[in-house]
Amino acid sequence: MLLAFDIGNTHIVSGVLNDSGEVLLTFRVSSNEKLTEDEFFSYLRNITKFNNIDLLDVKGIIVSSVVPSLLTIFDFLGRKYFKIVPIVVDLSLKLPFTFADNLNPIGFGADRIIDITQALTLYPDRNLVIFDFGTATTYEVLVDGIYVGGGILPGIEMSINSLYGSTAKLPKVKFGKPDSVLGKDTVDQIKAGIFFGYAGQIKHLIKKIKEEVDNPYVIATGGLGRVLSGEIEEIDEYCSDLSVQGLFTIYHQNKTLS
Ligand SMILES: Nc1ncnc2c1ncn2[C@@H]1O[C@H](COP(=O)(O)OP(=O)(O)OP(=O)(O)O)[C@@H](O)[C@H]1O
Ligand SMILES: CC(C)(CO)[C@@H](O)C(=O)NCCC(=O)O
Ligand SMILES: [K+]
Repeated sequence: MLLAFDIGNTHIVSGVLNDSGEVLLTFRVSSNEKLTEDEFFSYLRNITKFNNIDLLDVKGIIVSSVVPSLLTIFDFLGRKYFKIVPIVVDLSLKLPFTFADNLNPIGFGADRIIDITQALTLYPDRNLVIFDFGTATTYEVLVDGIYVGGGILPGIEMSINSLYGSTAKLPKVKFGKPDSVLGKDTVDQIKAGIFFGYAGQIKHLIKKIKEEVDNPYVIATGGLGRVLSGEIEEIDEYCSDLSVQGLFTIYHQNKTLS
């Protein structure tokens, strides 16, 4: 059994997978920079126990983080409670892709490495575009298995929060598909602007990518991406567990190195 942790700026997504890569359980904890390894272990123990998962079966741990301070906590957690030194996702690992020569991969996010790895594992023979709708929205573009570039834009929730946070009168709204682009009150109008505006941004990005890349397969992941993907016919597939499955793939390609 493998424990896989994807530490993002908003949530830590934990996955428990069996040896065939089946996802037995996922759960989400807020990315609180003050979290300790002991606090996290108590979440982990409670939630696995509730789901009848025996932590004594854990044989490996892999961690990816875009929050440096939280990475240390999971290293401590592995050593203290499991006597395992976790594999940490970074560009020094064995990965199924390389970067184009004109690209500077220094500082490239570990969450993006996972998305790319899993998308290529699922579709090794396709040119690929991967959108991840997390705290920030990112996209990655692969041509013949080579990373040729990508982009970063404000996330959906971040866009909603910036309206609310930068004005005196605008409320916080819940992301979702409104009935009409013609909002009838303030809340409706924010919903319409965010939903259709965000969908439009993504459609335009895909159009621009397709001007440069031959017949790519377009994948989306990330919580709020599901509703959005329904609106964007250019997105071929929504994969909810892309990151947890990607962590499994990377673990098995690198476990002998740890
Ligand atoms: N399974 C789910 N069903 C419904 N909504 C979800 C689900 N998972 C996540 N969400 C919603 O989508 C949002 C984005 O989730 P996601 O895990 O992709 O990114 P995040 O946690 O916001 O960002 P990061 O990965 O950068 O921490 C969450 O804040 C949550 O509101
Ligand atoms: C872009 C985010 C915030 C998306 O989670 C993360 O991947 C990150 O902090 N990346 C570092 C910069 C980069 O990926 O180029
Ligand atoms: K994410």
